[in-house]
Amino acid sequence: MTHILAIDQGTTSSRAIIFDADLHPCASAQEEFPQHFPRPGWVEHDPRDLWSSTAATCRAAIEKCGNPRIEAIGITNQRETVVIWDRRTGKPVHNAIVWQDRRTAEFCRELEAGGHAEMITARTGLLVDPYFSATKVKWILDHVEGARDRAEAGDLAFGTVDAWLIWNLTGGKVHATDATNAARTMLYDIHKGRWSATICKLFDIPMSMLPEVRDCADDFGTTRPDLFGRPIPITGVAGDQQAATVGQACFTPGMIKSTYGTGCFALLNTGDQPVASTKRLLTTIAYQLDGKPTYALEGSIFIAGAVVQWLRDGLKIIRHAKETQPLAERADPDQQVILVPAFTGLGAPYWSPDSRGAIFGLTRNSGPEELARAALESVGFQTRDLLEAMKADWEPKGETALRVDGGMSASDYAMQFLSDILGAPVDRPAVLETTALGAAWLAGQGPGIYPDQEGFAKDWVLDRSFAPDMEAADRDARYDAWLRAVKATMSL
Ligand SMILES: Nc1ncnc2c1ncn2[C@@H]1O[C@H](COP(=O)(O)OP(=O)(O)O)[C@@H](O)[C@H]1O
Ligand SMILES: O=P(O)(O)OC[C@H](O)CO
Repeated sequence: MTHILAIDQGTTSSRAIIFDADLHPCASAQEEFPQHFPRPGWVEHDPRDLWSSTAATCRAAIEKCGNPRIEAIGITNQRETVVIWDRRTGKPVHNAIVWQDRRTAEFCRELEAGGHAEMITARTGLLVDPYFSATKVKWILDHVEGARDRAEAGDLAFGTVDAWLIWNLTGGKVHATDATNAARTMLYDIHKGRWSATICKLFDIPMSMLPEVRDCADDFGTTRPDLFGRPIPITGVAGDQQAATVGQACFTPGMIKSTYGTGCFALLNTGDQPVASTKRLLTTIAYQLDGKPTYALEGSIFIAGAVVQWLRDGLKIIRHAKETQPLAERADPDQQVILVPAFTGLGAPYWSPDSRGAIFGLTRNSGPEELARAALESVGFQTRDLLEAMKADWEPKGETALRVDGGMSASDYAMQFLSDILGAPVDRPAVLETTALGAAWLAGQGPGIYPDQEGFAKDWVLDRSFAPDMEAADRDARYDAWLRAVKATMSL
């Protein structure tokens, strides 16, 4: 029977999931790898860990599945993270600088002060922020001895994690990325569909370092024969949030998905037109098929499930994430405790890197129950912020439900509150591994193993739909209180 291997290389772990011909997951393996924090605000991965954990989980998943015939591989990955390696030896010249890393914040402020932000946003759809790859590439070229000379001589290659994995999977034969990952580098012109020479020049980044940009369903070469017993074609690639958009079958303009992992990333399909945001959302590529990009507006929240981890590891008031549900249900309905989880600043639409978290409305009776409820609710409030911003940029036509996925979407309490505070339905699919599902579908639909877009969209299976159950006046008053809490947090 035909199988597809999906690689999901994330920020804290690498995962491999094997899907059968009906797109059902049949085996998976996961491996965490070390996080390096050399200085406050710096986050690095060893690129060799990213590769070895990926190769190990692929082998483990294949074995668990009974060594099936793998027809194709799909790759999805943490986005923006930068790897630079030597083309001859395949050795990285520095640790990978991770998307969360803030070391280039000062340089970003200089770019803004120098009046470059508008030009960069117009071409890339992104805001000037250390989050994206470009300033991290420049940092490595500026700080690793001899790196810029070697890059100029054509000896070094840059890639986001997908490109680094493709290079290793193909034994150094292919240096390529896909349009969705390219769109997160802040070096790619999303309108013209090519690397921007102007921005590369501004950052002093030699264009010979850059990977070739391909569609999400395309030929990315075949794996080294010794890796998995025989060469396997790599036929699908997308950044993880874009792969989740595909896995949620958000193929029609106006459809939105929101993924609740450590952070939360909401993407609204805007069709073949890139929409410039007036509310500090990002304009990005949702997927690119047959040379045609489909665009999206994206809102990124840095802390979603991580607030639950904080209850567990910081406050130690729960031992497992799912304990938040019974706790929140016991919270006193008369207390209005609001938690603004700005632990690492606030993302969209505020982009306030220096804000820190705050709790409002505490009384002598406030305890773990009220904090657990406030933590789950904070994710709903933040999502409403994103959707309000999206509404300002995009006229919704009719009502479409928000499709949710990711680990935290398992929380019925959080999803019900989300629906209540949005005043809109929230749909949770049967398969919560939508990121890997999207990568598998991208890899399998080109070779004709999986149905086309329409067929795949029809097969999307609902697990549960949450309908709003809150009075409009109550909803407005609660959201108003949240907005005041955020404002107060930002002025602290
Ligand atoms: N039942 C639950 N209730 C609330 N939060 C949950 C629940 N299950 C998982 N989470 C949260 O979801 C996150 C894990 O989701 P996952 O999609 O695996 O994230 P990532 O890919 O970013 O590591 C964790 O932050 C965890 O706290
Ligand atoms: O690896 P994740 O799931 O935390 O996702 C990271 C995002 O791609 C960052 O933009």
